[in-house]
Amino acid sequence: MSTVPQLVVHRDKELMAQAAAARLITRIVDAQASRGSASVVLTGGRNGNGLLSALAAQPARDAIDWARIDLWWGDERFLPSGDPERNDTQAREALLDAVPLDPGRVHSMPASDGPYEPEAAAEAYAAELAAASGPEDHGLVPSFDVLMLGVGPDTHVASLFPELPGVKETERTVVAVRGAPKPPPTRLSLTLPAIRAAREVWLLAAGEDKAEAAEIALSGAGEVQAPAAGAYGTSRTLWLLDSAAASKLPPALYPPAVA
Ligand SMILES: O=C(O)[C@H](O)[C@@H](O)[C@H](O)[C@H](O)COP(=O)(O)O
Repeated sequence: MSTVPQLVVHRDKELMAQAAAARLITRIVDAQASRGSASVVLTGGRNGNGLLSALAAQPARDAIDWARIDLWWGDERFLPSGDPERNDTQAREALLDAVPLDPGRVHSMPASDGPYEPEAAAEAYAAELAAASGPEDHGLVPSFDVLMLGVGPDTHVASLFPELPGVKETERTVVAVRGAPKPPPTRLSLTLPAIRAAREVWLLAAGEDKAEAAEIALSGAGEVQAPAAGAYGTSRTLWLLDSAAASKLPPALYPPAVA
């Protein structure tokens, strides 16, 4: 079931990062209060890391019980462990190394210097997701509380790029991506079926370079041509934009006030 996207537009990307970080803190605290733990999927990229850095700087971050949260990734650059270009490396620098997480609940995607080739690495991560999926979940991945996705200028999300095989995958939950137009060329990515298992999907788009992508994805494009259009949650789909990224949205979509 697709959920109609909700839009929140902030003045600029700094405010968007701050406000999204505050929103994430509240969402995690609520999940932990109601179910004893939380499950969040992180995204790479400037907007995703900007949110993590903003969260690290917010005193309210300590309202989160960091020992009771599972962290996953929506995609990863298939590089050696610790490589500065890996999404998990950047997330650790932005936030994760500063909070008392349970290392066993931080689920990095396999690295290229591990035992797997990309396709086997995707299968291994899919197995890890399946092992974490409980009876209350509806498939092969946990019902993530929040799954965050940066939006690329070409409307890609995670490492699902327009017209490439990954966005067309309907069965597997994790795929290897070769020949990605955004370097590095070899990546691992959740697929749309896995993304859609999340309770809430948050799409982050800030900057003028995302204006066309937001307009295309929110104006009825198909998911193969515009992967961001196919990213939605079971209970909520939320686009978090700044004014620049929202500047080309059709008036009917543009929220009445800039938050
Ligand atoms: O591995 C990656 O590069 C990201 O996961 C990717 O999906 C990113 O989120 C978008 O490309 C947006 O990136 P920016 O926020 O830097 O524009």
